[in-house]
Amino acid sequence: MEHIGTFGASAYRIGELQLFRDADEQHIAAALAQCAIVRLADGKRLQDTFRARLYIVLRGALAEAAADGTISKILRGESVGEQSVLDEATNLADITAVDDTELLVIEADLVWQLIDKSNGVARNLLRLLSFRIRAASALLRRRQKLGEFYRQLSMNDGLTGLYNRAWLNDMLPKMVSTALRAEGPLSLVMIDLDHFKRFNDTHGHLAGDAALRAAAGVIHAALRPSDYAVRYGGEEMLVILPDTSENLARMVAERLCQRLRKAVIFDDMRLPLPQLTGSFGVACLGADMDEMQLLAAADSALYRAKEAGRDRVSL
Ligand SMILES: Nc1nc2c(ncn2[C@@H]2O[C@H](COP(=O)(O)OP(=O)(O)OP(=O)(O)O)[C@@H](O)[C@H]2O)c(=O)[nH]1
Repeated sequence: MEHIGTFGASAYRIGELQLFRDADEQHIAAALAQCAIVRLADGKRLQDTFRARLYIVLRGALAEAAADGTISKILRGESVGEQSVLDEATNLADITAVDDTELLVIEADLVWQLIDKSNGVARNLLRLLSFRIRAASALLRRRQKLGEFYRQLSMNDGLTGLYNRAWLNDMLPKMVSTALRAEGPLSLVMIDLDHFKRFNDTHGHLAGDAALRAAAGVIHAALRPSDYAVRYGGEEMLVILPDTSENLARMVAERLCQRLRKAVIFDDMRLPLPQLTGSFGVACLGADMDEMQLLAAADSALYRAKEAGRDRVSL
């Protein structure tokens, strides 16, 4: 950063600087006369941002990269460093010239004197800070929404919208230990669509996808809000029924089985596709089981339902 003169000796005008707009120009020009003007070559970093100072861009532009990676551009007439001056904290942003840039440097003491003496400067500064707060809040809201979106994406299956395996791996062990601690029941229903390979082969993979989506919708719609539906594998789904005994879980599974059998599946709103059925295996958590054993028990029950002829529930 090269010192190239003072503001008083330069051709720059007060009126061009955002912070001093409509303020008492004569008084401010006198106060700024001895302030340094420095030159920062294109691509060079502003090195002394740890000092509480205000920089105003007289020529060129700066790019300010915040700690989280967001970059804002500071154009001619705009300033950077107001917040550091006000709270005397280090400016953690990484500031770089994006052109050959000239900056007016105003030390913190002088900024405070200008605020004390000029209502116009105080008003402009308040406006600037209010604008920055609004921009920061908007960014925060956008980020929260994006975070929520990615959180959903990481927990839900893209095709069916049901919870995915990653969610199951995280949640099932917790549910199992809660149930074991409370000595309460916890049941699983493992579901596998019947002859789904044939369905795909006959109607095509896209129709198969539509059928899977429809089946997931039927299952999901038939559950209580406290139950969970997971896409366990290709055409396999799993329903978790907290606080539900084996007998009750069997009744839930019977209801799901019936609803699936009666569901009408459209591919692209054309003719309805042939009906789909599923096989259902029910298992309830035993006192000496962990989540893997519970899943294995539901899987064995499902195998029995397939063996017994499909489109049915087995324990
Ligand atoms: N369209 C579609 N098909 C899938 C998807 N995931 C798995 N499948 C298909 O599901 C079929 C499963 O076939 P199998 O495991 O042989 O079982 P099945 O034909 O359903 O027979 P049973 O389970 O014994 O009644 C395979 O053809 C897979 O390609 C998917 O996301 N979309």
